[in-house]
Amino acid sequence: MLTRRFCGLCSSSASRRISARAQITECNIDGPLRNCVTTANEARAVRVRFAPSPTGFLHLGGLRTALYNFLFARQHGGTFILRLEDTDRSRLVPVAAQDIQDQLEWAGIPPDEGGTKGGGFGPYIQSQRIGLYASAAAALLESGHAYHCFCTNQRLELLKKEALRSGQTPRYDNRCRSLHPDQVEEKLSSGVPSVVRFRLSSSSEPFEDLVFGFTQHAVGQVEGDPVILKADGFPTYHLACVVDDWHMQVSHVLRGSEWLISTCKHLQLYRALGWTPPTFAHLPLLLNKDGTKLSKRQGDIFIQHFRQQGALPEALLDMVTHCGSGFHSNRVGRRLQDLISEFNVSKISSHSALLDLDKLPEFNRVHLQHRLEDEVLCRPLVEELRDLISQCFRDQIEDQDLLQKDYLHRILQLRKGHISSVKDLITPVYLYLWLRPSVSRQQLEEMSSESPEIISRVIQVLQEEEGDVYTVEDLNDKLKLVSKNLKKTKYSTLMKILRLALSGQQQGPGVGEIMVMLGRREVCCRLQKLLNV
Ligand SMILES: Nc1ncnc2c1ncn2[C@@H]1O[C@H](COP(=O)(O)OP(=O)(O)OP(=O)(O)O)[C@@H](O)[C@H]1O
Repeated sequence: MLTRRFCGLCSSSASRRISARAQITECNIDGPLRNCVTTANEARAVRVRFAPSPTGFLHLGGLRTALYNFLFARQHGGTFILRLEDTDRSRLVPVAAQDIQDQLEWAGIPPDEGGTKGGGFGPYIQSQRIGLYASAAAALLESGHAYHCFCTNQRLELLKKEALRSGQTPRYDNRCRSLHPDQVEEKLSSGVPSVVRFRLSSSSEPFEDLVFGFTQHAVGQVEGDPVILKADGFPTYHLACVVDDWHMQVSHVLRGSEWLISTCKHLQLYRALGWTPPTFAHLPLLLNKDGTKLSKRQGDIFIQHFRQQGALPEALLDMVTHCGSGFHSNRVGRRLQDLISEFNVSKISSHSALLDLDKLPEFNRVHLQHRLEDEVLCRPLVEELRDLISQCFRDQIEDQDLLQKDYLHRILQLRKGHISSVKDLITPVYLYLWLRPSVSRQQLEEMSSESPEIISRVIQVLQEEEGDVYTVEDLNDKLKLVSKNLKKTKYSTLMKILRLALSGQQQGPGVGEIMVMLGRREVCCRLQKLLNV
């Protein structure tokens, strides 16, 4: 078995010859061009494509495959293409094409070519490229590599049933291969419906996959000849992807590993058409916890679903790469730039990975913190919070100052590292930040008869210290001093009284933090109200 692996940029036979002459048994696949024996001139321009079918919305599995293509293109100064494979007309979902483009934009990995971007190799939608597939099929018919098949669905069903009954894998028996040209002509001219099938060779077509290494599969020995052009004139995936990858000058095909076996078929097509194939890298799949492949039939893994829930794009990208491979090390908090610089095709393992969605809040928390620490990125979060608060509590807010940017900014800064999403701040535990709690004086007196005195003293301390910096440490020191002068109330009880008075809750952030978040004026106002009732 051949174990030598190439970086994928020197996989042409010319550069392999150079490798052999230089007695290099393995090129350094740890890095981009500079580490490879291939010189810049010999290397092909890197062109990769993400080619989803618009039969459903973009999901996390598709996003990861798109991301790996994007990272590979960015690392090698290449082009990232989006091509929509809409040849399965029966499964088309009308808004899916738009959704795929929107979600890639939102995730920060928009295509350089394709979709609304356009480019010099378009159209980038397969249904608009029918002529190219028809001429490729015609060329294959002409050279004898393909043939018309007139078998009815009924016959194919029967073949399938018989195979299953005898415990065999169903396969087409290649019957129409042996039709005489006159018979073919006669059927075609009398309008008998037909498809075009590719004549599989019984030999295997070995290739070096950048992830799976040396691969070969004598597909012709186990499968019947595949349909390449359907009766409606649309191509099947096999023909369409080969034709498009060649016409679009795709240098590297990075796609899900479910296509690994089909690649042997595709290589036979390349050979029959006289075209040089691209380099292949089959990517491990993202799996659900039950081991099934993430699929468009599951609504809860769509990107738009996470987006609506408040997920940050960088958190999703970080998470889908974290539960996979392709990096020297795994750490939470990688941003797109880090992913680009740390990505390494040779580190992609061939094992599929389980997606653990329970980890998303943690990824989001870390990336939200990054954004909050950046002045520019923090601004829209303040706006988002203001909109949320206005929508949820507009009529109930007693103090409109709570909608001021300074206040919202302070809350976000003090809660960063604790919240996973801005939306967390409108959950009941943070209600006190926007609405004054309804706490009675009696509730406080049940905790300590000294409650009124405590509240007066705290108000006094806060008013005396008008000019001081209002920090958690400072406040804690002052509250300790207040407690020292009390006869019946311990420091811990004093804190409980203040927590209840200010937030209406028995648990939550530290009392000092609550006071800093609310601000001196609001704290005094809430405490004063309790003395007045
Ligand atoms: N779970 C997954 N993990 C990694 N890559 C995936 C996953 N699902 C799809 N892909 C890859 O994303 C690309 C686009 O996939 P496609 O649009 O065909 O979605 P799909 O989910 O495979 O579709 P369906 O399951 O509906 O046939 C392909 O290269 C495919 O291999």
